[in-house]
Amino acid sequence: MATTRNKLLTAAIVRRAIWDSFVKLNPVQMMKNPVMFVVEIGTFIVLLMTLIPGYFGTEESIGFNLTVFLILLFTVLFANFAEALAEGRGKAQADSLKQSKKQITANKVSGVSVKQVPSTELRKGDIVLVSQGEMIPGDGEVIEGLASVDESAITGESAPVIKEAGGDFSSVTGGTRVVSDRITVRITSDPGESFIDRMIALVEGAQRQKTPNEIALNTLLTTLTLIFLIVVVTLAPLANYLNIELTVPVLISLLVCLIPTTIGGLLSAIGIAGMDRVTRFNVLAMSGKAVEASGDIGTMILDKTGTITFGNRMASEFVPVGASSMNTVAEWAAISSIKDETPEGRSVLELMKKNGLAYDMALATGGEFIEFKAETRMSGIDLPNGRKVRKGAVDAVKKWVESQGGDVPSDLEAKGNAIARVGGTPLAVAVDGQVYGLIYLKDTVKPGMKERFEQLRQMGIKTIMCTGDNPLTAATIAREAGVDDFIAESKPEDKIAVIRREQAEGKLVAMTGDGTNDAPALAQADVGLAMNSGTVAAKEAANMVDLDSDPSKLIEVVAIGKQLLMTRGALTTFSISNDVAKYFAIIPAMFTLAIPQMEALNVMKLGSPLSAILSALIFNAIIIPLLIPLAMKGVKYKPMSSSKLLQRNIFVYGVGGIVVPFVGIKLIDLVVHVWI
Ligand SMILES: Nc1ncnc2c1ncn2[C@@H]1O[C@H](COP(=O)(O)OP(=O)(O)OP(=O)(O)O)[C@@H](O)[C@H]1O
Ligand SMILES: [K+]
Ligand SMILES: [Mg+2]
Repeated sequence: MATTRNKLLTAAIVRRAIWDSFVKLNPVQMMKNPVMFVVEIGTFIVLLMTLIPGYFGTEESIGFNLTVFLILLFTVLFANFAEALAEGRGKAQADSLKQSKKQITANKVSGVSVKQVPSTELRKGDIVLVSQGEMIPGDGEVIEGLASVDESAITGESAPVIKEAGGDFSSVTGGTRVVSDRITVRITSDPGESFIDRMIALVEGAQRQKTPNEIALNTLLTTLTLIFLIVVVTLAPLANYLNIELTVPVLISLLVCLIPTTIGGLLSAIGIAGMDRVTRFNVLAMSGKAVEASGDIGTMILDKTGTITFGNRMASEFVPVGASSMNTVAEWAAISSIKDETPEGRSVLELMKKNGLAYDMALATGGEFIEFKAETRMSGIDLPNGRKVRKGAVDAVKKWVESQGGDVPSDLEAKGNAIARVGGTPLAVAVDGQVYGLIYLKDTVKPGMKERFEQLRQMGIKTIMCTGDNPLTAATIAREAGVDDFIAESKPEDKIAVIRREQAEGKLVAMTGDGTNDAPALAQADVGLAMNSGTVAAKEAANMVDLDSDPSKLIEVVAIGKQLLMTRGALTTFSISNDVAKYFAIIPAMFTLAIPQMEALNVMKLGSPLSAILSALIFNAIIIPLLIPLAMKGVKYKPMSSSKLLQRNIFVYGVGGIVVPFVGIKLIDLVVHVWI
């Protein structure tokens, strides 16, 4: 994947697309696109009239008919080419992904022994050992150990990432390689359902379904086609009655010029290219619907730690309260963290080491570890001697101490607030009924956040930071980062509540997350972007996965979604106004053909009626490949409100759609007129 990702188009992709343009002529496939299917039927009729003129037409117009046939054929081929080209990159990616899906041998743990089995025999729940240099045989979760893993096969990123048991960095992907140490992995997917399998199906477009927006637009285009078909069919007897002879190829030309072939030919390419743009950004969208929804997002929910801040929240200071000393706080902080595998917990022990502080490890032997939970916002240990040690959010610890009948030192709040006011996270340390002091966890806001949130505001998107942290820290970080709103001390279910509240106001909501805690909210959001580094639960609940695990990428995903919607809107506007313009070239020409006195209608001063028809038809065909780059790259997007954007685009593409064909048809006519 890494090799093909950077190149937009290769000669191989173009060659394959040309071949596929012919394969796609198969009527069974064409039927999915009613506008182009009508063109294909027209092409076939004109072909019959050219091949068997004695039966279907007249000998004299054979040259004209042949020309019409060729232009129509190319119209269909161009539309097929647009779609094939858009699919091409995904197919190339799928090929290189399939190569990384080689059969490998896994070290499966069964009871006390380890057996070598082919990776294809692994099932959900199996336990495998993976050592340095070995390929991870399937998707899973690290249940023991820590290793650095080269994930370039799926992410294209060569720097190894750390995977470890417990916490939010435990998921591993089959086909990636352990570069150091050894891990024990519990397999989480059955054969054929792995992440790489899903990724192949996605980029290949095998599962591509039309989005609700696409279906609606398709219905509109089909209706327009049907209306014009009725108009043209009723035109024939009318003309006959008036003694105007209109041949079938002329009527078919008229029909093809009037129906929305431009957007009909480019519609699916626009959708595929939008998904591809997201993939190129290293984000896997599980559906086109997810990409589209991101273009209409009204509210974005972000968490603080790790999204807005760097998230490697490190203990940087021990602060005693009441009559306690720095050493006492430090010691209890360390004991509460002995088995705390979170980055925060480990950073406490690191700070001890750095400051040369000692603690009695033996005290904890045989104790019962109390794991950190977002619900309790505390972690700690129940010692064998009956003492309970806790650290956690100040208000949580305060409540806990009070419930033990203890007292809270009067300076706890002020000292905690001082840490929070500068954006730090204070953790209170307590044993039974006594609070000893605080741990100052430091974190920093990522650079450039303010500018990015400003951009979002210009797009009309409201940002809400949801954090488990206290209101003061939250307010400081929110101000520093420039988010619109924040919710502090939020538990996982609060995130769902916020999402539901915004959705009830009719807004589409996006959120990022990586933890198992985030999974329900990721599922509830219209756009849920999970981090690839995150847990399996989060990735399964989300409808997008960021392979680079950069939560702030949600901002770019929104821009890509908007670009997709805008491109579709712009090209639809362009296509329909285009067809109106063609009307002016082709209708006068048709009537002049029968009644030469009607030459006055020839406002465009085209060479002859026949050259006018052919020129309009040629323009109608070549506008499709000319617009392929725009369909694939998307129209330029500058952050501004949706209504302003809509006005601007209607103007540019609506007026452009009328002017361009006049100029184009006139120029083509200058050439065509010479030939006939
Ligand atoms: N290992 C830990 N032990 C004890 N308390 C902790 C630990 N980690 C975090 N806390 C406390 O629990 C609170 C909630 O943590 P949680 O991870 O739910 O949210 P957060 O990381 O602060 O915010 P965000 O939702 O933005 O990531 C933290 O603000 C902190 O006070
Ligand atoms: K058309
Ligand atoms: Mg967190």
